[in-house]
Amino acid sequence: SVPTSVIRAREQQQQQQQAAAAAASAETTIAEQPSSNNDTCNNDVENKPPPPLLECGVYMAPSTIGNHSNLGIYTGFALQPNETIRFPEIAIPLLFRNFDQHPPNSLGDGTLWDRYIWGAHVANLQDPLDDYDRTQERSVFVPGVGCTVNSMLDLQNIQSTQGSVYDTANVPRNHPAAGSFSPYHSSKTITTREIPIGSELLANYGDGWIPNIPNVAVTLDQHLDQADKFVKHYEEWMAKIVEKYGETDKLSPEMLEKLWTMARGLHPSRDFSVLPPEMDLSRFLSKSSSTKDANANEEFSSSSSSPTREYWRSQSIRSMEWLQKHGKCQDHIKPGISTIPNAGRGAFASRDLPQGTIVGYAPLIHIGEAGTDLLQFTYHSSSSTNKKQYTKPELVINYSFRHPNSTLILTPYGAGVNYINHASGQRTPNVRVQWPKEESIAHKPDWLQEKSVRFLRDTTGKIGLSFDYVALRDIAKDEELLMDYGPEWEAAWEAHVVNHVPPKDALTYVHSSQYTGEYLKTRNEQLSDPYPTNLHTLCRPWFTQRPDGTNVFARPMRQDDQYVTCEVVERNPRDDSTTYTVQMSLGGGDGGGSNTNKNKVVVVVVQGVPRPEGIELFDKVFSQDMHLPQAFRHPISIPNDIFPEAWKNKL
Ligand SMILES: C[S@@+](CC[C@H](N)C(=O)[O-])C[C@H]1O[C@@H](n2cnc3c(N)ncnc32)[C@H](O)[C@@H]1O
Repeated sequence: SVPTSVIRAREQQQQQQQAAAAAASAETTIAEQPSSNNDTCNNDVENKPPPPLLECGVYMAPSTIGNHSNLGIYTGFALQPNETIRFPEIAIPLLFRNFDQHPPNSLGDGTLWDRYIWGAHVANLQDPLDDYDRTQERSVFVPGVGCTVNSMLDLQNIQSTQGSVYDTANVPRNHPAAGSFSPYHSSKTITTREIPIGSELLANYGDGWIPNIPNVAVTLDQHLDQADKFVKHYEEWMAKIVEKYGETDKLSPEMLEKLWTMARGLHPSRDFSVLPPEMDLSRFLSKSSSTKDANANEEFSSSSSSPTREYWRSQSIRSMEWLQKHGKCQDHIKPGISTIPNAGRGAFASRDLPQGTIVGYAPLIHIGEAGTDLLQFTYHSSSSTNKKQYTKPELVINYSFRHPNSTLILTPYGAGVNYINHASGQRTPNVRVQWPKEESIAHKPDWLQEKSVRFLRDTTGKIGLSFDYVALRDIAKDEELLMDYGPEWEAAWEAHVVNHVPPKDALTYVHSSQYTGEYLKTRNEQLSDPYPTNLHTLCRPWFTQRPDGTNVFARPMRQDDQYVTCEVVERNPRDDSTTYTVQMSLGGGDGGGSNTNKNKVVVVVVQGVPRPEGIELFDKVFSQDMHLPQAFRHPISIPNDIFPEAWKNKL
């Protein structure tokens, strides 16, 4: 529940927003009427007057921390600490690559993906590379804030991608839809401090990689401190000049600006790239000229203890007018269970969305030619035998776009858009994708007209294509948004439903999150009453010996995701808790901490009901629905009427 103070603050903001919207709307009508059709898109929405500006709580817009960062996420409301940003997001597991390792088989094509990937642990995916060696971490794709947010040290105001919830939206394992969508959702972004309206939302995901990016201000703490020292020296020097010559009109704001630019130029090294490009030095001016200058630059004052940090902080807040002009709304769409039976989750209108509204916006991660190889995953029977079982496309392909006559694959990362389900025929679509009309930091119209798939293959460092998702008619609040995935998708889906053969374990399978057994079973109990075949127990291999010679799990438990196979050999119920005796084999992985422990069987005693820490019931690797050989895979079709001829590189 939201405190009343927040509601009141929001009411005030709404009034501010409406006033700003009215102002910006007037501006839009005069200055930004969509120009004549300059792409191949042609639909009914095209020639209608622009829809009214709507309220918006989350914007995607160019980042304040520099062009290298591409886009950022901003709040359209002032936020209190510990609020959840609208709306929690989907998390799509990526099998094709381990975290931090771009697959070598693409020769660079698809490297763009490297920027939009998290380690699987952030979304709490219970899907390791194999049971025992978790030093190699899988990746996860979290579109929306999770993908867009930039990181900047102590300007952090949110924590994004906070775990996720597993559930398959009641689609049973024997249904043709099982495994065709991600079961991980509700990945939250939480505010860590009070955030003023218009602020860029910034995380802190460790900035060690920043010095490796060309042309980027290096924002590590040490560089900010160093820049502060420089600013302080400069101010002392200025103070001396003023002391010597007295307040004088000769020192004009323009001259101060030039002097500062010159001083900055004395330190061209990247270590000084965080020096503020402009500084308020108005206090060094005579009274008459300082008033003007102070008003012009009141948001940044160098009297703070860290002028450099204060400068960057002041840069991270934008006006509502700026956001409405340069931003694309990201909270017109909220997730929910689809109205289409067994289609998983869907996208719903969070407010009334008049015809022509851009209900969603998504930059597109492109793979030019290597997509079919790159997004293909081979399942092996076990890490020890490594026998190839089957190969199938990644789940993320179901969320990606393709044209039947092209190798190009485009994956959208806007908030909520990945939840939009398919409709055609009687259930008519109310949304379609089109190329944005204006050039922006993440959309280059010349890519549509002059560039080839080969160019896209070789352009691995930046996004240059985006989709606007446009309302084809008025959509009421809470209505499900649907788009036409195209005839290829529909034919593939229909064939899949007709030919589907349910998996053999469909009736015995229980995902660990749905397992209701109160206690963990002993080895003997399992002989007559086994767990479902997809479940097994794994233990943390960290323990200490007590004076009486028994082992107990070490506290605090190390959170390094190492596990070994283990079994409960004994369970003793007591009044207040239960004692488990667990036998683990340290030979299964690198557990136990030292090589001398390898292959040693250790008995650990642990207390706790019903699932004591240290021993956990896990799904076996690749047992979830999405890994079923028969799980549906097919990309969404890019409508032919917007697909450039030059990109058709395939018959
Ligand atoms: C882009 S995702 C849409 C979001 C998805 N429903 C989810 O829960 O994440 C595409 C997948 O949604 C499902 N889907 C979408 N439209 C559908 C429809 N009309 N009928 C059945 N399944 C549908 C299919 O599993 C498809 O592969």
